[in-house]
Order: sequence, then C-alpha cells, then structure tokens
Amino acid sequence: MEIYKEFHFEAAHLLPNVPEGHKCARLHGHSFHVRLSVTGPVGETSGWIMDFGDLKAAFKPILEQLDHYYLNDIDGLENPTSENIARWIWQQLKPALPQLCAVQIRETCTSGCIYRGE
Ligand SMILES: Nc1nc2c(c(=O)[nH]1)N=C([C@H](O)[C@H](O)COP(=O)(O)OP(=O)(O)OP(=O)(O)O)CN2
Ligand SMILES: [Zn+2]
Repeated sequence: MEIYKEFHFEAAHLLPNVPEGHKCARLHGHSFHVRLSVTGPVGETSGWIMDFGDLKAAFKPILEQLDHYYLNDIDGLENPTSENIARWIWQQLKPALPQLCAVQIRETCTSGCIYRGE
C-alpha cells in the first residue's frame, strides 16, 4: 500500500538551457505542488504505514530550502526543471525516509512530473 502527503511552495526560477526566445528563459514564479508517496506494510496495531505527521516533519527542512527562494541559486538546482526538482527532493529526502517511493511535482495546473528513483 502507499500513502501520500501534499505540500506547496512558492518560488521563482528560470530555465537557463532552453532555446533562445523560449518563455521559460525569463524569470517567473510558480506555486509548486509536491506530492510525496511512501510505501510499506500497514502496522497491525497502528493501522498505518507511517504517521502523516512524521512524513511532514521529514520534509520540513527541505521545504524550507525551497519556499520563497530563487531556485536557480540552490546547489543542484541550477537548471530547475520539474524533473530536476523532483530528483533533487528525492536525493535530499530518501536517506531520512527510506520508504519514499515517489516524488510528484506540479508547477502549473497542467504540467508536472513523477520521479520514482533511478
Ligand atoms: N519537461 C519540462 N518542460 C517544461 C518545464 C519543465 O520543468 N519540464 N518547465 C517549463 C516552464 O517552467 C513553464 O513555466 C511551465 O510550462 P508550461 O506547461 O508550458 O506552462 P503554461 O502555463 O504555458 O502551460 P499551459 O499549456 O498554458 O497550461 C516549460 N516546459
Ligand atoms: Zn516555470
């Protein structure tokens, strides 16, 4: 079984490697949406895979590095596409949260990606 918790952060970025004239070369911002999924057995007594609160606590220090920042300034996010943000979050979070099985990013209402590790 899987559970998930959703988060939001506001941030600015530009994409430095897009073709000349591409709109994403210009500085702009998004209300990024993050969905973190974890997998594991459901505890017989607890009735849960893990406490949603523990998931929130594990992500908090990472979220604080993203919220209201210029993403391109963050080490490892010099090209902050949805794909690279999802992978970056995975790399930051997976050691502390081995049950992590997916990081989903949505940067607009219609665009996003899902990363499940390499
Ligand atoms: N594969 C990717 N393509 C694009 C990314 C990305 O991270 N990965 N990012 C962007 C831009 O950041 C852009 O802000 C979002 O793109 P887009 O979906 O085109 O945004 P729109 O609001 O214009 O989308 P609508 O089609 O109007 O819904 C671009 N590409
Ligand atoms: Zn963008």
